[in-house]
Amino acid sequence: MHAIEKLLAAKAGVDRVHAGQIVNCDVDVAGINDLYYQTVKSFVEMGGQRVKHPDDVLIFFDHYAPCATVIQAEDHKKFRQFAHEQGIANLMDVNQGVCHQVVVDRGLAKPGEIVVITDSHSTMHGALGAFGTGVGATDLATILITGKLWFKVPEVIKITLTGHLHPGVYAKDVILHILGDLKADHGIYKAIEFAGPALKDMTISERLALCNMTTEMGAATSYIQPDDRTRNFLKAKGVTDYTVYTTDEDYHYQEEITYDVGQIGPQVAAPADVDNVHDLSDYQGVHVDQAYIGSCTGGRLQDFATAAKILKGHHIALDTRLIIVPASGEVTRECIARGYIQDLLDAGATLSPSGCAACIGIHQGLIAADEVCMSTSNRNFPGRMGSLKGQIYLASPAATATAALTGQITDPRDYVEAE
Ligand SMILES: CC(C)[C@H](C(=O)O)[C@@H](O)C(=O)O
Ligand code: SF4
Repeated sequence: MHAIEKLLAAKAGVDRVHAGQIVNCDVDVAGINDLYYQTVKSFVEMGGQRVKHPDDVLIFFDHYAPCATVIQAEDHKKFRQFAHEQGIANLMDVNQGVCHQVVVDRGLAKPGEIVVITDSHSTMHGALGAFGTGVGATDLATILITGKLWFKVPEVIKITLTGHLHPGVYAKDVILHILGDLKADHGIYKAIEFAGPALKDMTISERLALCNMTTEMGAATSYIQPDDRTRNFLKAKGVTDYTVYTTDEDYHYQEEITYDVGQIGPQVAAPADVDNVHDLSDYQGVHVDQAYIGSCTGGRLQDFATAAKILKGHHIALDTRLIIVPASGEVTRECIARGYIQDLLDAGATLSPSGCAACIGIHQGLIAADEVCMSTSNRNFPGRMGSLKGQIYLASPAATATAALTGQITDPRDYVEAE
């Protein structure tokens, strides 16, 4: 069996499972974000009275936090009431940030556990050896009522990463390159596993970015075999109680693909599809109106460290704005403590409260028609960050910081190497 199959079998209380089988599993972490008040409505419609395991449930205020409209404020208010009535102590209020980052910050995504959130990028938690997947309101309400949910055991595609990343090239470039190559429908309801020597070199932050964007391939979940980096990351958070499963030698992958990351240069997903990926150099010189560093893909401490290094002591271009949105309150505080925010503010950045912000085009940094945004986030569909006629280029934090500096799409390697 694959490690994921062993995990699902254990949570279903059976010895063996196989791809395609439907299993009913105990869920360890169930998250509801603020765009999904429908979950509470479904809970009531389905006859729910008491939440079965309130301590396993988290409610996140992230897609519009703090609220920009009265309707949003009413939703938050109703969520607070529901949490109070049901004894849900883990209400992640407007000071917390993007659900996925908050889960990681709190050490709740861990090997061998099932993390289900009303959000497609829950695949990210596979970077820590968890089974993370996104669901809709009815499924989440089912978990609220029963503590369990059904899953179809996915087939697994193994992506082996060899070679070494060149300076100025990052995990984000790797996942963009893979998306461009395999295309957005390649992984529909599959698990995407990353393995190989290049992965060993990658930090947890980079692994999270890789797994996060498997959603853009349609993946149900993703997986990275926990190793010393995983253990050390969790240990630093005081988390030691988890189970690491390993894949049997004779497990049959649905597909095995290898990429030499040393062959990959800076990439962009050009408008308006995540798999419209090209070498960044093909777009060199395109004017950038807004650079956006944030989201559950590209708003972590390491991303701001990279951006601050490039921009420290410089100023962003005259006709370009730089919006910085650390993915969580914890990331914000750590960035402040390390001086990254100061460096970026000195360089002319605008700091927004932690949350989804302009990544989903609801508030805090929307773009106008014909404006170009370069973003560290994960989706560039028309209208995703504001006007339907806006143009979004997805790239690494280094490429995005470099674009803010020069006002145009620019190869970050010239700036990273010059440090
Ligand atoms: C709103 C939410 C359900 C959605 C998702 O599922 O991913 C959002 O976070 C996004 O990134 O588009
Ligand atoms: S930061 Fe963006 S991608 Fe991540 S959960 Fe929020 S809206 Fe979705």
